[in-house]
Amino acid sequence: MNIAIGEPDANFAHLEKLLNDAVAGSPKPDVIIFPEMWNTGYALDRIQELSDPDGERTKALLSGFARTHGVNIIGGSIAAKRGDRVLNTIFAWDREGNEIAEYSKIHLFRLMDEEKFLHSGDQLGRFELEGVPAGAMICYDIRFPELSRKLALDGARILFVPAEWPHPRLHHWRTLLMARAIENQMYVVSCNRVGTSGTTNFFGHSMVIDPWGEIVVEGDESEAILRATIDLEEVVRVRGKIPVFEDRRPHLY
Ligand SMILES: NC(=O)CCC(=O)C(=O)O
Repeated sequence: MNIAIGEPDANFAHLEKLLNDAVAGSPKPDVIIFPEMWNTGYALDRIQELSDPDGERTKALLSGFARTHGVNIIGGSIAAKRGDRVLNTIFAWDREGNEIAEYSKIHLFRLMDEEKFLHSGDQLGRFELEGVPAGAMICYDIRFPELSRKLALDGARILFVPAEWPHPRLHHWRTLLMARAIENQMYVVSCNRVGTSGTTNFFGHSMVIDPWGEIVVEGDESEAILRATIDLEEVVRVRGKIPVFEDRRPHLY
């Protein structure tokens, strides 16, 4: 998804169109994910006025969409206002439109000044999606392997990662996502924005990676709806083949 910086109305309209295109395609998706901070982009100097109070506008659109179309939604992340604080928050809904997760980005990214304008979350992104233990992290969070390992130890078999990750760090993005999938032997489902904000170019390359580290699908730098089918039994097979979780020796490190 491309994102119009500082224009929530345009982004809501654009997202709704993409969602309608996604459910019109075949096969009908079980889960939809989109990028980080899709409502505002990194309009941080105006984030107090632009952010969504308690995520209410986002919830009204996405809970209703999930229910109407019988689809689970990992709602990218949004700038969400809590009192006088703004957090970078993922909400998720099940097929009945029930909210099933809320996670606010723990690691704020100084290179994009997040820490000057946003508050960090203090809870992990653990949830269940139709009985499947899952985890959520946001963008810069993938540089902290302890976080995904903790989610994996807590049972996550699939990790969702919305992002706004720009050039020139494509190599980091691809390598870190693959490492998180391989080391934790779980699926990684990532969605990174495309397009330009000022002088910053976002490269997309959203990816679904399987627990063996193979890329199931990868986008390019253009806006697109990517589809992938995953087999969660693959997590069990890979963990059986190389029993990393049994071989850990955490008392030594
Ligand atoms: N929005 C982000 O957290 C960007 C993280 C990023 O670009 C990185 O290199 O890390």
